[in-house]
This record gives sequence, C-alpha cells and structure tokens, in this order.
Amino acid sequence: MTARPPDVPTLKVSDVRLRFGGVVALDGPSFTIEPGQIVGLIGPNGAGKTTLFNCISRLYEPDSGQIAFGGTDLLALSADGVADAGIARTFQNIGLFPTISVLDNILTGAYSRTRAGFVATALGLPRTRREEAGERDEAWALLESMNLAHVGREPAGNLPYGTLKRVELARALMQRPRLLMLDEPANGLIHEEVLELAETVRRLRDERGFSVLLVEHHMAMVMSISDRVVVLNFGQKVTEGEPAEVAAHPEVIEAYLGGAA
Ligand SMILES: Nc1ncnc2c1ncn2[C@@H]1O[C@H](COP(=O)(O)OP(=O)(O)OP(=O)(O)O)[C@@H](O)[C@H]1O
Repeated sequence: MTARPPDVPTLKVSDVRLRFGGVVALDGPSFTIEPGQIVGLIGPNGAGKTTLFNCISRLYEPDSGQIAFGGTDLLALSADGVADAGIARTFQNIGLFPTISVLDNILTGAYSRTRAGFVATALGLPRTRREEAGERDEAWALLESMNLAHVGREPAGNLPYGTLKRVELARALMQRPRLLMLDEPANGLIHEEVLELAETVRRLRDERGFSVLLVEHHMAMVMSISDRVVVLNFGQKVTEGEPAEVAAHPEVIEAYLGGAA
C-alpha cells in the first residue's frame, strides 16, 4: 500500500474576485501553494477566507480570476471534479455520519476516491472482496497512525468533538489527497488537542507529501505548522511570507493584537 500521492501539483490562485450583492468578499487575492507546502490563510472575521476556500473547492463560482492545480483549471470543474483531481477538504461543522462506525465513515473517503467505487456504492453493487479488504487495511492503518484505532468500531456519534475532528481528517486522508484543505480544524478544540492536531497534520504531510491549505484563527497552530502564511483583509491579500515575517507585519499586529504590540 502506498499512501503517497504520485505527483503533487502547484495550486495557483490568481486575482480571484467575488461579490455578494454589494459586498466585495474577494477583491483579487493571488498566491500559490508549492508542492508539499503547508500554507496558512488568516485574516479577521469577514476577511474572505471561507469564500476563497469555497471558490477553490468549487462550492462558489468566482466572478473572475483563475485557480489552477498544475495543468488543471479548477474553475472548469465541478465540486466532484475537484475531489477527483486529488483535493480533499474538511468542514467547519463536522460532516460525519453519526450512526455508522468510525471505520465505515473513513471508508466513505475511499469510495469517493474512485468513480468506479463511488458508482458501485451508489448503485449498491458488490465491490470486489480484494478491493474492500485493501481499503479496510488502509483505513485501519490510518486509524492506527492517528491514534484512533481504539474507536474504529464505535459509532461516530458516540465520540467527543476533539476525536471527531481527527476522524474527519482521517476520512479526508482516505481520499489520498494531493492537496488537503482544512477549514478551521482547531475550532472548538482544547489547547492540548490543538497541539496534537497540529503535530498530526505536519507529520502526515511529511510522510505523505501532500500540500495543505489551512484556514484557521488559532494563531499558535498556524504559525507553528505553516511554511507560508497568507493574510487577507477586506477580500484583499495584505501580505504573505514565512510565519515569523508575517507575525511582524504591522497590519497583522494591528488586526490580531489590536495594535498593542
Ligand atoms: N453566501 C454569502 N452571501 C452573502 N455574503 C456572504 C456570503 N458568504 C460570505 N459573505 C460575505 O463575504 C465576506 C467574507 O466572508 P467570509 O465568510 O469569506 O469571511 P471569513 O474570513 O471566512 O470570516 P470568518 O473568519 O468569520 O469565517 C463577509 O462580508 C461575508 O458577510
């Protein structure tokens, strides 16, 4: 079993614009995520982070601009097409099935990975035993590597929130993503859980080589695991750079520390 994606393209976001009525949610930000990089996307409430995230995952249609993943024009794809291109995401409000086991939840990530698997599942067709066994092995290995094997047979709905966040991450990883998009993964977690999650994301990136786009308010997490940080405000890119450079930027200090530093 190889979990490493074969080739990880560069994500290139160029001059993306989107208005909702009179509100300019995105006012032309551009940035790239180089293969294997963790890029943090930060900014105050209403800065446009979720809107940009949703444009990349194709839940929103920008008014103009380009989003390319290697040679693939993401704006020409549907949300399913983006998943097929190797982009997996997690949701702010956990999107797991509460009544089925953690293992089965994670296996839904594998079914969305291949169209054949997805169609077979949707039609209720039997998958080959070999296919299923391989996916189960991969899911258990993933659970073990994320310290979740002990809850593999439990219904997801029985588990505490911090554990569910990690299960959701495991499900996204079952898609064998080339780009993993995390929408506020630390939201609602206690401090120790945030540190553990940050360590897990970085370790899995090191092991598997995927790129990460991390939208997050938890500054300690963003600054500790990001290779680069992009800052948005009022839909525009304020600055970008390595975490230490960005943390020293006057507008970032103003936005996050109220100018106190
Ligand atoms: N579906 C929508 N309809 C109308 N306005 C929207 C919609 N989605 C976002 N907006 C507006 O676009 C702007 C950017 O919002 P967005 O949610 O992207 O910000 P954000 O940086 O993710 O904020 P937060 O950190 O609070 O999640 C805000 O003014 C918001 O009110």
